[in-house]
Amino acid sequence: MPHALITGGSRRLGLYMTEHLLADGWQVTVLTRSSSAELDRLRGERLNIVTLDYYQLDQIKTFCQQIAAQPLDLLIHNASLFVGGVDTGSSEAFGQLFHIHMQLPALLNTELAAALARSDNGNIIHMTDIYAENPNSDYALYCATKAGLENLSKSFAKLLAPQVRVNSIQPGALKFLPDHSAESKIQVLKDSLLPHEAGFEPIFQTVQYLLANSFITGTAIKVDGGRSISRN
Ligand SMILES: NC(=O)C1=CN([C@@H]2O[C@H](COP(=O)(O)OP(=O)(O)OC[C@H]3O[C@@H](n4cnc5c(N)ncnc54)[C@H](OP(=O)(O)O)[C@@H]3O)[C@@H](O)[C@H]2O)C=CC1
Ligand SMILES: Nc1nc2c(c(=O)[nH]1)N=C([C@H](O)[C@@H](O)CO)CN2
Repeated sequence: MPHALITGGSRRLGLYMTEHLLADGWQVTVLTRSSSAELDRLRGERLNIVTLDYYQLDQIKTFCQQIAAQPLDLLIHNASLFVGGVDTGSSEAFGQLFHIHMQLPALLNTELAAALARSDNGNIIHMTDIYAENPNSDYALYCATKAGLENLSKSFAKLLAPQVRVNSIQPGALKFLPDHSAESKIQVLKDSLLPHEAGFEPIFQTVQYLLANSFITGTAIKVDGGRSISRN
């Protein structure tokens, strides 16, 4: 039975991917700051929910030592902090963005590389953003740290080849957050050649594509409805 590790699995895309990997017969380990009712409803013999503080490096390393003893086939870096602005109020916020989007993925990749290399199809997938390449300046530090993650993804592709394939997925507007205004939703959809909220299925389809295609590593796949080349 293949085993996947997903970070940030309590809601939205992380929860969606957890649910669908379980449905496909995977064993799934979910890292979360705190579980949710939706995630708890998936509890069963093939789901391992691990609650920890992403910012406590000793907790992360202890967790990795436990997980590295098992077979591991897929690592998805999904956890993310979505905040706007340049100063985001304090250097603490910038530190959080750096930690979640770069330091945590780099640590997990390093600590779990050997376990993934023992798989006959070891894969790492980083969730980045179309704005990692050409930033939305309203989200300057978020975009900068996602750009850093994009670059880390390529370094790990070089470092872990040929045993482990490493790629990123760059979503466009998948699913708005509750605090999105009606006006901002309209504007976002106007910016996309395919003007609809995609939901999370297109991302899961892309995960399946990356797993199935043994000749893809070191790349980034846009799943954005054409938003990155919008008319405006
Ligand atoms: N939704 C969209 O339209 C787009 C999404 N993406 C990317 O796709 C991925 C999934 O998106 P989505 O599901 O909307 O993401 P969320 O905003 O729901 O965040 C994903 C997970 O990250 C964890 N998280 C949230 N805030 C923090 C924080 N402050 N510190 C640490 N962890 C935190 C949570 O996991 P938990 O609480 O379980 O620990 C959460 O479930 C993300 O990497 C996102 O950047 C990129 C472009 C568009
Ligand atoms: N961690 C997150 N990152 C992003 C989200 C999100 O909800 N969580 N959403 C976007 C979308 O662009 C959305 O805001 C619609 O524009 C980008 N990244």
